[in-house]
Amino acid sequence: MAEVLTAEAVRDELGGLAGWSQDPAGITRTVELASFPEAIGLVDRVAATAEELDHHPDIDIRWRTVTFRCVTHSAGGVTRRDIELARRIDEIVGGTTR
Ligand SMILES: C[C@H](O)[C@H](O)[C@H]1CNC2=NC(N)=NC(=O)C2=N1
Repeated sequence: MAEVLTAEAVRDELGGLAGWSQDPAGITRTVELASFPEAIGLVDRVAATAEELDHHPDIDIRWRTVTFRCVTHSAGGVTRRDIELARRIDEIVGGTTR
């Protein structure tokens, strides 16, 4: 589970994860909400899921724009846990973007 995926394997997974991009630091998705409180609400829902999965995204909040980065810190790269977390974030984001 903690095995680091190759860039190619991540790219294949990203084919099914529209909106995500890959760089050496992980996979990232940026979403813009309608307001700052909505951005915080999204982060709060993602936080609950991260606790459930015991796997946590790096999160950057700038007014109503939120960037999630998924990388397994202990493994030093992207693992299946990050792909799963990204899918869950997509479910939560759903239609909440601006
Ligand atoms: C003990 C616990 O499982 C670890 O500290 C987890 C918590 N959440 C984590 N999240 C992420 N993204 N990477 C980790 O290595 C990590 N480690």
